[in-house]
Amino acid sequence: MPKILICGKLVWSRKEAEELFAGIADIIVMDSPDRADFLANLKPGGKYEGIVGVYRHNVSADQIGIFDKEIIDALAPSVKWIAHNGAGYDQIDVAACKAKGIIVSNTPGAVDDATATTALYLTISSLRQFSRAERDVRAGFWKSNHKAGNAHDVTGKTIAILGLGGIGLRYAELLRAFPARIVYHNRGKNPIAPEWCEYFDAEHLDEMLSIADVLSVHVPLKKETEGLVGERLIRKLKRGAIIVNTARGKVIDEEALIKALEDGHLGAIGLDVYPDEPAVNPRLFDFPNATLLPHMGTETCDSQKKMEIRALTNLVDFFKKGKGADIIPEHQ
Ligand SMILES: O=CC(=O)O
Repeated sequence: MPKILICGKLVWSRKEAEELFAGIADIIVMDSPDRADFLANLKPGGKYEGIVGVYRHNVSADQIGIFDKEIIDALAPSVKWIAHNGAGYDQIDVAACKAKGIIVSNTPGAVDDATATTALYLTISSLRQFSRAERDVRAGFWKSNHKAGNAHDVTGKTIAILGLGGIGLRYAELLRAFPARIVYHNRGKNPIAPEWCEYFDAEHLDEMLSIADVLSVHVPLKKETEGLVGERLIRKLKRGAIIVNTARGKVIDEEALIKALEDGHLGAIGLDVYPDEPAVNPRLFDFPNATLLPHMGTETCDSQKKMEIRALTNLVDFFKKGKGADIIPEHQ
Protein backbone atom coordinates (compact mmCIF):
# COMPACT_ATOMS: atom_id res chain seq x y z
CA MET A 1 0.00 0.00 0.00
CA PRO A 2 1.29 3.52 -0.73
CA LYS A 3 2.14 5.72 2.22
CA ILE A 4 1.24 9.27 3.16
CA LEU A 5 3.29 11.31 5.58
CA ILE A 6 1.64 13.62 8.09
CA CYS A 7 3.97 16.58 8.72
CA GLY A 8 2.39 18.52 11.56
CA LYS A 9 -0.07 16.75 13.87
CA LEU A 10 -3.69 16.13 12.92
CA VAL A 11 -5.59 17.51 15.88
CA TRP A 12 -9.25 17.54 14.91
CA SER A 13 -9.65 14.82 12.33
CA ARG A 14 -7.64 11.76 13.33
CA LYS A 15 -10.68 9.49 13.12
CA GLU A 16 -11.76 10.99 9.80
CA ALA A 17 -8.21 10.54 8.45
CA GLU A 18 -8.29 6.81 9.21
CA GLU A 19 -11.65 6.51 7.48
CA LEU A 20 -10.60 8.59 4.48
CA PHE A 21 -7.42 6.61 3.85
CA ALA A 22 -8.76 3.13 4.71
CA GLY A 23 -7.71 0.78 1.89
CA ILE A 24 -6.01 3.67 0.05
CA ALA A 25 -2.79 4.47 1.87
CA ASP A 26 -1.00 3.85 5.13
CA ILE A 27 -0.60 6.90 7.34
CA ILE A 28 2.84 7.62 8.76
CA VAL A 29 3.31 10.46 11.21
CA MET A 30 6.49 12.49 10.89
CA ASP A 31 8.24 12.32 14.25
CA SER A 32 11.70 13.66 13.41
CA PRO A 33 12.98 15.96 16.14
CA ASP A 34 14.95 18.06 13.64
CA ARG A 35 15.75 18.61 9.97
CA ALA A 36 18.82 16.38 9.91
CA ASP A 37 16.82 13.42 11.17
CA PHE A 38 14.04 14.16 8.69
CA LEU A 39 16.41 14.36 5.72
CA ALA A 40 18.21 11.18 6.79
CA ASN A 41 14.93 9.26 7.03
CA LEU A 42 13.73 10.33 3.59
CA LYS A 43 16.58 8.29 2.13
CA PRO A 44 16.15 4.65 0.97
CA GLY A 45 15.91 2.44 4.05
CA GLY A 46 14.68 5.39 6.17
CA LYS A 47 11.35 5.36 7.97
CA TYR A 48 9.74 7.68 5.41
CA GLU A 49 10.74 5.59 2.40
CA GLY A 50 7.90 4.93 -0.04
CA ILE A 51 5.78 7.99 0.70
CA VAL A 52 3.66 9.19 -2.21
CA GLY A 53 1.75 12.04 -0.62
CA VAL A 54 2.51 14.52 2.15
CA TYR A 55 0.08 16.38 4.39
CA ARG A 56 1.81 19.51 5.68
CA HIS A 57 0.99 22.11 8.31
CA ASN A 58 3.14 25.12 9.20
CA VAL A 59 3.64 23.77 12.74
CA SER A 60 5.97 21.13 11.27
CA ALA A 61 8.45 23.98 10.65
CA ASP A 62 9.10 24.01 14.42
CA GLN A 63 10.84 20.64 14.02
CA ILE A 64 12.10 20.40 10.45
CA GLY A 65 11.90 23.96 9.12
CA ILE A 66 10.05 25.15 6.07
CA PHE A 67 9.68 23.08 2.88
CA ASP A 68 12.49 24.88 1.07
CA LYS A 69 14.47 23.61 -1.91
CA GLU A 70 16.65 21.42 0.32
CA ILE A 71 13.67 19.48 1.61
CA ILE A 72 11.85 19.34 -1.72
CA ASP A 73 14.99 18.06 -3.45
CA ALA A 74 15.41 15.41 -0.77
CA LEU A 75 11.90 13.98 -1.32
CA ALA A 76 11.97 10.67 -3.18
CA PRO A 77 10.67 10.58 -6.78
CA SER A 78 7.68 8.60 -5.44
CA VAL A 79 6.30 11.81 -3.84
CA LYS A 80 3.68 13.33 -6.15
CA TRP A 81 1.43 15.52 -4.00
CA ILE A 82 1.86 17.91 -1.06
CA ALA A 83 -1.46 18.79 0.55
CA HIS A 84 -0.74 21.93 2.55
CA ASN A 85 -3.12 22.75 5.38
CA GLY A 86 -3.53 26.53 5.18
CA ALA A 87 -4.38 29.20 2.69
CA GLY A 88 -0.89 30.74 2.59
CA TYR A 89 1.75 28.36 1.21
CA ASP A 90 4.74 30.73 1.41
CA GLN A 91 6.61 28.10 3.48
CA ILE A 92 6.81 25.79 0.46
CA ASP A 93 9.20 26.28 -2.46
CA VAL A 94 6.55 25.71 -5.11
CA ALA A 95 8.99 26.27 -8.00
CA ALA A 96 11.20 23.45 -6.69
CA CYS A 97 8.07 21.26 -6.40
CA LYS A 98 7.09 22.06 -9.98
CA ALA A 99 10.57 21.18 -11.22
CA LYS A 100 10.17 17.73 -9.60
CA GLY A 101 6.60 17.20 -10.82
CA ILE A 102 5.13 17.49 -7.32
CA ILE A 103 1.73 19.20 -7.14
CA VAL A 104 0.85 21.40 -4.17
CA SER A 105 -2.70 22.02 -2.96
CA ASN A 106 -3.84 24.37 -0.19
CA THR A 107 -7.12 24.91 1.69
CA PRO A 108 -8.65 28.13 0.37
CA GLY A 109 -12.42 28.22 1.22
CA ALA A 110 -11.94 26.52 4.60
CA VAL A 111 -10.18 29.56 6.07
CA ASP A 112 -12.39 32.30 4.66
CA ASP A 113 -14.89 32.82 7.44
CA ALA A 114 -12.50 32.71 10.41
CA THR A 115 -9.89 34.94 8.74
CA ALA A 116 -12.46 37.44 7.48
CA THR A 117 -13.92 37.60 10.98
CA THR A 118 -10.44 38.34 12.35
CA ALA A 119 -10.05 41.18 9.83
CA LEU A 120 -13.49 42.47 10.79
CA TYR A 121 -12.54 42.43 14.48
CA LEU A 122 -9.32 44.33 13.76
CA THR A 123 -11.26 46.82 11.64
CA ILE A 124 -13.87 47.46 14.34
CA SER A 125 -11.27 47.64 17.10
CA SER A 126 -9.12 50.06 15.09
CA LEU A 127 -12.01 52.33 14.16
CA ARG A 128 -13.62 52.32 17.62
CA GLN A 129 -10.35 52.05 19.61
CA PHE A 130 -11.68 49.10 21.60
CA SER A 131 -8.35 47.34 22.14
CA ARG A 132 -6.81 50.49 23.61
CA ALA A 133 -9.86 50.95 25.88
CA GLU A 134 -9.63 47.36 27.12
CA ARG A 135 -5.92 47.72 27.91
CA ASP A 136 -6.76 50.93 29.79
CA VAL A 137 -9.56 49.45 31.88
CA ARG A 138 -7.32 46.54 32.90
CA ALA A 139 -4.71 49.10 33.95
CA GLY A 140 -7.24 50.92 36.16
CA PHE A 141 -8.22 53.79 33.84
CA TRP A 142 -11.83 54.56 33.06
CA LYS A 143 -12.01 56.24 29.65
CA SER A 144 -9.39 58.74 30.81
CA ASN A 145 -7.23 57.99 27.76
CA HIS A 146 -10.18 57.80 25.42
CA LYS A 147 -10.81 60.61 22.99
CA ALA A 148 -14.02 60.30 20.99
CA GLY A 149 -12.23 62.31 18.32
CA ASN A 150 -10.01 59.28 17.68
CA ALA A 151 -12.90 56.82 17.46
CA HIS A 152 -15.14 56.30 14.45
CA ASP A 153 -18.21 54.31 13.46
CA VAL A 154 -17.82 51.58 10.88
CA THR A 155 -21.09 52.57 9.22
CA GLY A 156 -20.56 54.69 6.16
CA LYS A 157 -16.81 54.17 5.95
CA THR A 158 -14.99 53.27 2.76
CA ILE A 159 -13.18 49.96 3.17
CA ALA A 160 -10.50 49.16 0.60
CA ILE A 161 -9.61 45.51 0.10
CA LEU A 162 -6.23 44.67 -1.38
CA GLY A 163 -6.73 41.21 -2.88
CA LEU A 164 -10.33 40.08 -3.33
CA GLY A 165 -10.11 36.28 -3.07
CA GLY A 166 -12.27 34.13 -0.80
CA ILE A 167 -11.21 35.84 2.44
CA GLY A 168 -11.50 39.35 0.98
CA LEU A 169 -14.97 38.55 -0.36
CA ARG A 170 -16.20 37.20 2.97
CA TYR A 171 -14.81 40.29 4.74
CA ALA A 172 -16.63 42.47 2.17
CA GLU A 173 -19.92 40.65 2.84
CA LEU A 174 -19.56 41.10 6.60
CA LEU A 175 -18.85 44.82 6.27
CA ARG A 176 -21.61 45.34 3.76
CA ALA A 177 -24.05 44.72 6.64
CA PHE A 178 -23.15 47.97 8.41
CA PRO A 179 -23.31 49.22 5.58
CA ALA A 180 -19.91 50.33 4.39
CA ARG A 181 -18.70 51.21 0.90
CA ILE A 182 -16.50 48.40 -0.43
CA VAL A 183 -13.76 49.08 -2.95
CA TYR A 184 -11.06 46.65 -4.04
CA HIS A 185 -7.92 46.19 -6.05
CA ASN A 186 -6.82 42.90 -7.55
CA ARG A 187 -4.57 42.02 -10.45
CA GLY A 188 -7.84 41.50 -12.37
CA LYS A 189 -11.52 42.01 -11.65
CA ASN A 190 -12.92 39.14 -9.58
CA PRO A 191 -15.66 37.65 -11.79
CA ILE A 192 -17.70 36.48 -8.79
CA ALA A 193 -17.54 39.80 -6.92
CA PRO A 194 -20.99 41.33 -6.39
CA GLU A 195 -21.64 44.59 -8.20
CA TRP A 196 -21.44 46.58 -4.92
CA CYS A 197 -17.71 45.72 -4.71
CA GLU A 198 -16.17 48.54 -6.75
CA TYR A 199 -13.10 47.50 -8.70
CA PHE A 200 -10.04 49.74 -9.11
CA ASP A 201 -7.42 48.53 -11.57
CA ALA A 202 -3.67 49.22 -11.24
CA GLU A 203 -4.02 52.52 -13.04
CA HIS A 204 -6.61 53.67 -10.47
CA LEU A 205 -5.00 52.16 -7.37
CA ASP A 206 -3.89 55.55 -6.00
CA GLU A 207 -7.43 56.86 -6.40
CA MET A 208 -8.75 53.93 -4.37
CA LEU A 209 -6.19 54.54 -1.64
CA SER A 210 -7.04 58.23 -1.46
CA ILE A 211 -10.70 57.51 -0.62
CA ALA A 212 -10.11 54.61 1.80
CA ASP A 213 -10.79 54.93 5.53
CA VAL A 214 -9.47 51.40 6.02
CA LEU A 215 -7.08 49.38 3.86
CA SER A 216 -7.32 45.66 4.57
CA VAL A 217 -4.60 43.44 3.15
CA HIS A 218 -5.56 40.04 1.71
CA VAL A 219 -2.88 39.21 -0.87
CA PRO A 220 -0.69 36.10 -0.55
CA LEU A 221 3.02 36.52 0.17
CA LYS A 222 5.04 36.04 -3.02
CA LYS A 223 8.12 37.69 -4.47
CA GLU A 224 5.88 40.27 -6.18
CA THR A 225 3.91 41.12 -3.03
CA GLU A 226 6.76 41.36 -0.51
CA GLY A 227 6.78 44.97 0.78
CA LEU A 228 3.88 45.84 -1.54
CA VAL A 229 2.33 48.04 1.13
CA GLY A 230 5.32 50.33 1.49
CA GLU A 231 6.06 54.01 1.92
CA ARG A 232 4.61 55.07 -1.44
CA LEU A 233 1.37 53.22 -1.09
CA ILE A 234 0.90 54.10 2.60
CA ARG A 235 1.35 57.81 1.84
CA LYS A 236 -1.40 57.63 -0.81
CA LEU A 237 -3.85 56.85 1.99
CA LYS A 238 -5.49 59.88 3.55
CA ARG A 239 -4.26 61.12 6.91
CA GLY A 240 -5.87 59.15 9.73
CA ALA A 241 -6.52 56.05 7.61
CA ILE A 242 -6.25 52.58 9.13
CA ILE A 243 -4.34 49.53 7.91
CA VAL A 244 -5.46 46.00 8.78
CA ASN A 245 -3.40 42.92 7.93
CA THR A 246 -4.49 39.31 8.27
CA ALA A 247 -2.50 38.05 5.25
CA ARG A 248 1.26 37.86 5.84
CA GLY A 249 3.49 40.31 7.71
CA LYS A 250 6.03 40.68 4.92
CA VAL A 251 3.44 42.11 2.52
CA ILE A 252 3.79 45.34 4.53
CA ASP A 253 7.05 47.26 4.90
CA GLU A 254 7.08 47.38 8.70
CA GLU A 255 9.49 50.35 8.90
CA ALA A 256 7.21 52.43 6.65
CA LEU A 257 4.21 51.39 8.74
CA ILE A 258 5.86 52.40 12.01
CA LYS A 259 7.02 55.72 10.55
CA ALA A 260 3.46 56.49 9.41
CA LEU A 261 2.15 55.71 12.89
CA GLU A 262 4.85 57.86 14.49
CA ASP A 263 4.07 60.91 12.42
CA GLY A 264 0.31 60.42 12.72
CA HIS A 265 -0.29 59.70 9.05
CA LEU A 266 -2.00 56.45 10.06
CA GLY A 267 -4.81 56.75 12.60
CA ALA A 268 -4.57 53.14 13.80
CA ILE A 269 -3.49 49.67 12.75
CA GLY A 270 -4.83 46.18 13.30
CA LEU A 271 -2.36 43.34 12.79
CA ASP A 272 -2.68 39.58 13.04
CA VAL A 273 0.54 38.82 11.17
CA TYR A 274 4.18 39.96 11.40
CA PRO A 275 7.29 39.67 9.23
CA ASP A 276 9.22 37.46 11.63
CA GLU A 277 6.68 35.40 13.56
CA PRO A 278 6.51 34.50 16.36
CA ALA A 279 8.65 37.58 17.07
CA VAL A 280 6.75 40.85 17.18
CA ASN A 281 8.67 44.10 16.73
CA PRO A 282 8.49 45.64 20.25
CA ARG A 283 8.25 49.11 18.71
CA LEU A 284 4.67 48.23 17.81
CA PHE A 285 3.85 48.01 21.52
CA ASP A 286 4.50 51.77 21.84
CA PHE A 287 1.37 52.60 19.87
CA PRO A 288 -1.83 52.56 21.93
CA ASN A 289 -3.79 52.76 18.67
CA ALA A 290 -2.47 49.36 17.52
CA THR A 291 -4.66 46.27 17.93
CA LEU A 292 -2.30 43.29 17.85
CA LEU A 293 -3.21 39.61 17.66
CA PRO A 294 -0.82 36.62 17.55
CA HIS A 295 -1.80 35.17 14.12
CA MET A 296 -5.28 34.09 15.20
CA GLY A 297 -6.81 34.12 11.69
CA THR A 298 -7.89 30.48 11.70
CA GLU A 299 -7.58 29.64 15.39
CA THR A 300 -10.99 28.09 15.88
CA CYS A 301 -11.82 24.41 16.27
CA ASP A 302 -14.48 24.70 13.56
CA SER A 303 -12.14 26.16 10.96
CA GLN A 304 -9.18 23.98 11.88
CA LYS A 305 -11.25 20.83 11.51
CA LYS A 306 -12.54 22.07 8.14
CA MET A 307 -8.96 22.83 7.05
CA GLU A 308 -7.56 19.45 8.12
CA ILE A 309 -10.35 17.58 6.33
CA ARG A 310 -10.03 19.70 3.22
CA ALA A 311 -6.26 19.11 3.00
CA LEU A 312 -6.71 15.36 3.58
CA THR A 313 -9.52 15.20 1.02
CA ASN A 314 -7.25 16.79 -1.59
CA LEU A 315 -4.79 13.98 -0.93
CA VAL A 316 -7.45 11.26 -1.03
CA ASP A 317 -8.78 12.66 -4.32
CA PHE A 318 -5.28 12.49 -5.72
CA PHE A 319 -5.16 8.77 -4.90
CA LYS A 320 -8.69 8.08 -6.11
CA LYS A 321 -8.99 10.38 -9.12
CA GLY A 322 -5.39 11.29 -9.91
CA LYS A 323 -6.03 14.88 -8.92
CA GLY A 324 -7.19 16.77 -5.84
CA ALA A 325 -9.04 20.07 -5.82
CA ASP A 326 -7.39 23.28 -4.60
CA ILE A 327 -4.26 23.02 -6.74
CA ILE A 328 -2.33 26.25 -6.18
CA PRO A 329 -2.41 28.69 -9.13
CA GLU A 330 1.31 28.15 -9.91
CA HIS A 331 0.68 24.43 -10.52
CA GLN A 332 -2.56 24.69 -12.53
O1 LIG B 1 -2.43 31.94 8.03
C1 LIG B 1 -3.19 31.04 7.83
C2 LIG B 1 -3.30 30.34 6.58
O2 LIG B 1 -2.45 30.56 5.70
O3 LIG B 1 -4.22 29.54 6.43
